[in-house]
Amino acid sequence: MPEQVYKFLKSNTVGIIGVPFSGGQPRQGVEEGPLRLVEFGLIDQLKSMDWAVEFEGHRDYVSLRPAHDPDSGKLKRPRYVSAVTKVVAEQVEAQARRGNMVLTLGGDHSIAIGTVAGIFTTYPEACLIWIDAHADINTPKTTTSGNIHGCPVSFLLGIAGKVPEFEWVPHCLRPDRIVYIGLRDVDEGEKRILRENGIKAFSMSHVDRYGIGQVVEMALDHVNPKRDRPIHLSFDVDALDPSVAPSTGTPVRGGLTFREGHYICEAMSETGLLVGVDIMEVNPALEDEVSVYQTVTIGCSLARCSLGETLL
Ligand SMILES: NC(=[NH2+])NCCC[C@H](N)C(=O)O
Ligand SMILES: [Mn+2]
Ligand SMILES: [Mn+2]
Repeated sequence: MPEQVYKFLKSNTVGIIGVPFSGGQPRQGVEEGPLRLVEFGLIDQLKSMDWAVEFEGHRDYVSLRPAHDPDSGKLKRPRYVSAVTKVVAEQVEAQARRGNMVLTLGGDHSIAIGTVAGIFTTYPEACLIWIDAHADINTPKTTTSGNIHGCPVSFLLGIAGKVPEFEWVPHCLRPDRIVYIGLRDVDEGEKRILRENGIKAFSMSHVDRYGIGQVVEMALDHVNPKRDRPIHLSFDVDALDPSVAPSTGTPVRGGLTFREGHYICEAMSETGLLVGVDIMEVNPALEDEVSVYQTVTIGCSLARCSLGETLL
C-alpha cells in the first residue's frame, strides 16, 4: 500500500468490483466502462503503487435481468436495477468486512445504491462524498426521466416512499452524512428535496467562489467535522467538464477542471479515512476515439489519486 495510511483498513488490499451495468439509464455502452478501465491498465497501475489487488473479473449481471420488468410507477427496469444493486451491495460488503479498500467501477450511477448500502452496512458511521453534475436524489415521484441513475440517493436516505422492488435497500444514509461537490444540473424537485432535508451541496458556483481547496475543506467539515468517520467517495465522471471527460451519458457544460477533479481525490486519500471509491458513468461508446481515451484514462487516474498517488 502507498505511504498513505488508511485508518479503517485492515489490509493493503483493494477489492475491485467491476459492474458492467447500464440498466439505470437508456444509453448503451456505459456497461463497457469497467472493462475498458481494466484494459487500460488500472490493475497493474494499482499494483505498482504497492496495493495488493483482488479482482474477481467482470461478473455477468445480464443473467440477473428478469424476463418481465414492467415500470414501477415512472421507474424503468426496476427489477433489473434492484437485482444488480443488491448483488453489488453484497459484494461490496464482503470486501469491506475483510478490511479491504473497495473500488467499484461502473456502469451507471444507480450502482451506488449497492456500493453505499454495502459500505454503510459495514461502517454505519461513514459519510458520503458525492461528486457529480447531478444530485441523483429524485424520488419515484419527482423523477421526470424514470431513469434510476437519477434516484439512488433518495433510496438510501429512505425518502423514496414505498417501492416494492427496492424494499431491501437499507435506509443507511442520514441527510447530514452526505455532501455534494460539482452540481450544476439539479431538477426543481431535487432542489426542493435538498432544501427540505438540509442537505449540504457545493455547486460549481461555490467552486468558482471559494476554489476547490476551500470547498473540499468545507465539505469535510460538514460531514466529518472531527475527521474520524470512514469516507465513501462516489465519483460520477460527468462532474468533470465535458471537455475533460466527454464520454459520459449526461454531460453538462461548466464542470470541474482536470486538476479540480484530481484534487478532490487526492484530498480524500490524504484524510486516511477512505474505505470505498466509485468511478461511475464512463461510457466508451460515446463520442470519438480521442474522447474515449481521455475519459478512460481519467477514470484510471482518479482511481489512482484516490488510492494515494501524489504528484510529488
Ligand atoms: N447519474 C447521472 N448521470 N444522473 C443524471 C440524472 C439526470 C436527471 N436528473 C434525471 O433524473 O434523470
Ligand atoms: Mn451525473
Ligand atoms: Mn451521477
